[in-house]
Amino acid sequence: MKTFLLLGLLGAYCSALSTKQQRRFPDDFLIGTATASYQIEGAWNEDGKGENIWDYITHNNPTVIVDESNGDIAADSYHNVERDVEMMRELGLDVYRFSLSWSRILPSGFANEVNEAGVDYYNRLINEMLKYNITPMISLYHWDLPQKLQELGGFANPLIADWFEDYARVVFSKLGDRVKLWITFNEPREVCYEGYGFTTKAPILNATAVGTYMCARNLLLAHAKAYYLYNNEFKTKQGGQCGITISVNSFKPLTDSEEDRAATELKQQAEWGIYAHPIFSQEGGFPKELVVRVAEKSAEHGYPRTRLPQLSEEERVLIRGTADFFGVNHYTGYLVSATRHTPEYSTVSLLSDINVGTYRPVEWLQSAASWLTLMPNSIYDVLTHLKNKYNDPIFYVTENGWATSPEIGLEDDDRITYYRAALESILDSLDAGVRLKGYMAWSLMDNFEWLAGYTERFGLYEVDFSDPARPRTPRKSAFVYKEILRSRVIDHDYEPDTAVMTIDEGH
Ligand SMILES: C[C@H]1O[C@@H](Oc2ccc([N+](=O)[O-])cc2)[C@H](O)[C@@H](O)[C@H]1O
Repeated sequence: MKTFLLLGLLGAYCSALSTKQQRRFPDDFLIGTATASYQIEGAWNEDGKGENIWDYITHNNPTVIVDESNGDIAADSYHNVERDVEMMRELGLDVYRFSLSWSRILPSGFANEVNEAGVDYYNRLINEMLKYNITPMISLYHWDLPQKLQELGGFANPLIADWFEDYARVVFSKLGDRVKLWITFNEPREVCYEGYGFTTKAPILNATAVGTYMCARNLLLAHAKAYYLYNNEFKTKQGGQCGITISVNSFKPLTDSEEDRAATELKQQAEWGIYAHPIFSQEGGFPKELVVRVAEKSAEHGYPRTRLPQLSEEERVLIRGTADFFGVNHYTGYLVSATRHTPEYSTVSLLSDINVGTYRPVEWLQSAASWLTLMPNSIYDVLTHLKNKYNDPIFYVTENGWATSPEIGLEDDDRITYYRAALESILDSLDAGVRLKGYMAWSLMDNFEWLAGYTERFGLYEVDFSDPARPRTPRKSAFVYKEILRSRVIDHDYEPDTAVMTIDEGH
C-alpha cells in the first residue's frame, strides 16, 4: 500500500514537473535584451557629440574606475549597427531596449542645437531593427547627462525638468514615428542615491544628507513633464506608450518579528518606493513612513527643516499616474533586519536615515559582481508584491542579468542557471496574473560596467576589448537564450551545439 502511495506521489510530482517544463511564453510576450548608450556606443567625441558626465569623470578622475578604463570606445556600437542587429537576429529577439545619449543628440544638453549626425545613428539602428521586426524600446536617460547641464547643477537644479522636456520633444519628433515604447528614466535610485548621495555613479557628488532627496523630487517632475508631453502632443498621432524603469530588489524580513517586517517596509520605501509611490500609488506623494523618518532624522541632526523636499499638492497630483507601464530592473534580493545593522554611519544619508541591516545567505549562488547573488524566485516576489501594492499595473522586466569574470570566457554555465531560474519565475508571475508584457536580459553584449569598468561581464555575447574591431562571440548562454526564444519554453536539459551561430528563418 505504502509503495503504491509513494509511486503515485512520484508520478504526480513528475507530471507536475513536466507540465512546468512545458509552460510556454505567450506568443505576444516580448523577449529581448537591453543595453545603454555610454556602456556600448563609444565614439565619445565623434560627429559632434558633446561631453557627458561619464566622459568627464573617466577622463578627469580615472582612478574611480576599478581598471581605470572608460567608455571612449566601449563595444564601439556606434560603428557596428549591422553587427549589433545581426546578433539580435541570431538570437531571434522580439525586442531590443537601448538608450539614447542625450549629448550625442543635443551636444550642450540644450535643445537650441540638434546634432543631426547623432540622430542619424539612432535612425540607422532603428531602421535596421525594424527591417527584421525587432521592436525598439528606448530609454531617454540611462545615466549619461550632458556635462554642461551637470555644471548647472544637474538633477539638483529644478530646471532639469524643463531641459528634459525639451530633449524629449526633439526625440519624440525625430524617432516617434517608428518607436512605440518609451522609458523616461532608467533607475532613479541609481541616479539620485548613487550619483548625488554617494560615490558609486557619476557625478559622484556625495552630497549625502540632502542630494539624494533633491534629485528624487526633480527627477520625478522631469519624468512627469516628459510623460505629459508625449500624452498631449504625440500619443494620438504616434500611438506609443511611455513609462519609467525603477530598480526593484526583493527584500524579505530576516525573521518573522514585527521589527524586521517594519524594517523591510522602510527599506523598500527608501530603495524604490520613493520613486514608485508618487507615480503608481493611488494617493501619490512620497511614502508616508519615509517622510516621517527623514523628518525625524533631520531634526535629530540639527537640520531646521526636513531634508526630503515636500511635493506641493499640485505636484503630487501632477506626478501621480504618469506611466503607461512599470519597467522593473531586477537582479537580486536581500533579507532585512531591524537590529543586526552597522551601528554607526560616518555621515548622514539615506542609509543612516533608515538604519537597517541587509543579509544574503551563503547558499545563494554568487556572481562576479559582489552585489549580485541568485535569490530564489525573487522576480516572482517582486512582481506580485508590486502588482498588489500598486493596483495591477502593466509591467516590463527591462533588465535582469548575471555577471561573470572576464576569465570565464564563453562557458558561462552560472549565467544559464540564473536565466533559467529567472525565466521560470517570470512564468510563475504570468500564472499568478501579473500583467507582464516582456522580459529583457542584461545584456546583449559585454560592455563598460560603470565603476567596475571591464572587470565584470554581463553579455550573452563576449566582446574582445583588446581588439580594435571589438569582435563579438556568442557565449553558451546565447545559444540557450536563442533556444528559449525559438521554442518559447524552458528546457532545463537542453545542451546547445555551440559550434555555429546561425540566423533562423523569419529573422
Ligand atoms: C548591470 C546593470 O545594472 C543596472 O543597475 C543596477 C543597479 C542596482 C542594482 N541592484 O541590484 O541594486 C542592480 C542593477 C544598470 O541599469 C545597467 O546599466 C547595468 O550596469
